[in-house]
Amino acid sequence: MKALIAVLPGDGIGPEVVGQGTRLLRAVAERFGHSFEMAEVPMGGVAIDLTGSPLPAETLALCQRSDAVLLGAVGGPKWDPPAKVRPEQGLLELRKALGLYANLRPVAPFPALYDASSLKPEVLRGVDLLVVRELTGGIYFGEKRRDEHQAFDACVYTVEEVVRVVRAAASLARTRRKRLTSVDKANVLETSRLWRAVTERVVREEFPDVELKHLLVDACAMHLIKRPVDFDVIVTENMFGDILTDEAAMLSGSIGMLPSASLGADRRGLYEPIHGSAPDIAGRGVANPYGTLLSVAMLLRHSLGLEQEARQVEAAVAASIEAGALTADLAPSGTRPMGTQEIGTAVLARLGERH
Ligand SMILES: NC(=O)C1=CN([C@@H]2O[C@H](COP(=O)(O)OP(=O)(O)OC[C@H]3O[C@@H](n4cnc5c(N)ncnc54)[C@H](O)[C@@H]3O)[C@@H](O)[C@H]2O)C=CC1
Ligand SMILES: CC(C)CC(=O)C(=O)O
Ligand SMILES: [Mg+2]
Repeated sequence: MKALIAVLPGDGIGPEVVGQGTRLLRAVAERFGHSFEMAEVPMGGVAIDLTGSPLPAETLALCQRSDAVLLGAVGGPKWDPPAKVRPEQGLLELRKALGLYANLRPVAPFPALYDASSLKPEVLRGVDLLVVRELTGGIYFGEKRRDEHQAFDACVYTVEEVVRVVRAAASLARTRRKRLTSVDKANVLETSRLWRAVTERVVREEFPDVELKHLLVDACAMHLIKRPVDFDVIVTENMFGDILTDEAAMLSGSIGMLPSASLGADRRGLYEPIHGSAPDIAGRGVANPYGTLLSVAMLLRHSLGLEQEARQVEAAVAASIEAGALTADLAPSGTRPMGTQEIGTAVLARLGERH
């Protein structure tokens, strides 16, 4: 098949991990007979430096006419406050402009990495959960104000915004173990009370075969560590999903492991690891690229409809991890950690093998 893929490396370790992602996409195209055109454009801090805007018009236009977007990460100390324009704002605008309201973040720890997690193997065994994070509403997108005395961030959700993400999450639960946990703070927040009521109604009326439970976000943070195997699909609002998935990443041993797919009404999606630009390790070639490589698998599956190729990528990643191809964030002490590029090579070597 032919596809146009917009590539937005961004800042910090973004270019390092995305470099392995595009290498993998080229290998998939070659081995499985596809034609992927990849167009790289500036986004985030590098785009501010080049154009004054974190999301230049040409970058957005390319994303809008692409079949999929692959992104690294944006941000870094160079653009931290008091800078007026922030790289992260460009990412929020991109998600909004593309209508990507459902952010899928799967967490399925690899057995070979149980030792890299601080949790016990018996807690991790069998964990396979999916967080569906609402991505274009809530406090990140509400009105913001600040003067010398106070600051204000509004959290707003409409019924329609809740309905569409709950439908997406419940539909996904249907393809899995049919268990949905909705996470909110309905004991305190009005937006959460709306969220809970709408979720109840949508699931009861449209997904009677899906079992729905509600959890308060603080308790959910605890249960994710105590009994992660009990979760199937979690649906939650923007900020709660952002925070809970950084926590859940530690089940897999490192934040560098988790991929994500941001989806909307059509097939075009944005794919990125869940981590940030990691300025503390940027430029050293040591960043873990697995979250990006697994995001490539999600891109192949959700935007290009290439399920077999997606599985091949996931199998190649699993085989590499099994063989001990690990970066410094995961490698056991006393073993030599591999660099970002070496991991990419290890995965390519296993692509297309019978697994
Ligand atoms: N989607 C995006 O573009 C995101 C951007 N950010 C931005 O990134 C910048 C740094 O944010 P932090 O809070 O430090 O979060 P971060 O996720 O960049 O880093 C947190 C810690 O995890 C480590 N880490 C992250 N990714 C890794 C990888 N692939 N391999 C090995 N170690 C990895 C880092 O070295 C650091 O110690 C900030 O400007 C923030 O706004 C943060 C989260 C998401
Ligand atoms: C700009 C931020 C909301 C990025 C982030 O932390 C995320 O999407 O995980
Ligand atoms: Mg985050």
